[in-house]
Amino acid sequence: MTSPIEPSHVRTARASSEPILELRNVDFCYLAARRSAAEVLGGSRLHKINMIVRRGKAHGLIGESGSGKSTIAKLLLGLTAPQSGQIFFDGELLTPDRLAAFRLRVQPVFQSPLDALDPITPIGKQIIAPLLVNFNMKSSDCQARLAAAISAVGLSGEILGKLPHQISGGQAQRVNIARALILDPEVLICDEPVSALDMTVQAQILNLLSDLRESRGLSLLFISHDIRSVAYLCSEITVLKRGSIVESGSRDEVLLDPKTDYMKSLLEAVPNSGLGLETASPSNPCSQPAGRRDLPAEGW
Ligand SMILES: Nc1ncnc2c1ncn2[C@@H]1O[C@H](COP(=O)(O)OP(=O)(O)OP(=O)(O)O)[C@@H](O)[C@H]1O
Repeated sequence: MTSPIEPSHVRTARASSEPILELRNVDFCYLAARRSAAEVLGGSRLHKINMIVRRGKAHGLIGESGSGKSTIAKLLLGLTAPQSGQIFFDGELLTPDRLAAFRLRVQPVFQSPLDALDPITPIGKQIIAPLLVNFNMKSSDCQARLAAAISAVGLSGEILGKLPHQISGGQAQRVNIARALILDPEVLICDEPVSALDMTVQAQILNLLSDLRESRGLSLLFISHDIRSVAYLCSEITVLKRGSIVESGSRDEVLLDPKTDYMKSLLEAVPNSGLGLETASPSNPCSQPAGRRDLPAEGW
């Protein structure tokens, strides 16, 4: 049985840069957490969020802890609904009847790769689980897609019979990405996908995400506290502060010409005071984490 999803090679041929995911005037607050108006205003509310993730592009979302980044990720994964405003996917309003199909096309990658895996199920079974659950496929019919998914993330077949405690954090994050890719999604929502990894592995996963974006036409929402990672991967950036967008634009606009004191202070807090925007090279380790390739030319 084959899935009804449009294959990625067809999608890459379609025009890129058009909006694939869009939040329009979205308001959200955690009602259960709302003990007083002051607390809502103090941070657990998203206010009039307008944001576009474009087809085939990586969009960075940054902001201090508690500013609402993960809440936006939950909205964009269809895990929670806005109190007001609208979410559009591929040009269509996201309505409850479209949610099931939407969830196949937009997949998450979370922060703690080992926590995201079942400790007692072999890796191979975990990667194909979305096919078994969503398309009622037999395990034997998933093998070609399993092989393609692990190859896409740079893993070999040896890992398939292992349990999560037998693999490294970097391998575990590749497994999570393979599990997301097995459904051939159009968007990955990556919520701090490298922050639990050491620097060298961070660079490898960033390069992998960059390659997947390029080769499969994947769109990425990349949430991170690490502005250098965002500078490396993303062509557009949105900056959140206490539930409101304070800046958004191209990478150059936001990082080289910040308009707000808040964004300036985030940039000043970057270690080594360097984003490597003009000088990045593998031989300049201060400008980017070890192993990261030169910044892509696109958009510069
Ligand atoms: N399930 C929840 N119930 C109530 N309040 C919540 C819930 N999840 C998050 N919040 C609150 O909403 C606000 C935004 O949280 P969110 O996790 O979206 O921020 P964040 O920018 O992702 O933070 P971090 O960078 O620390 O992960 C915070 O004040 C948080 O305490």
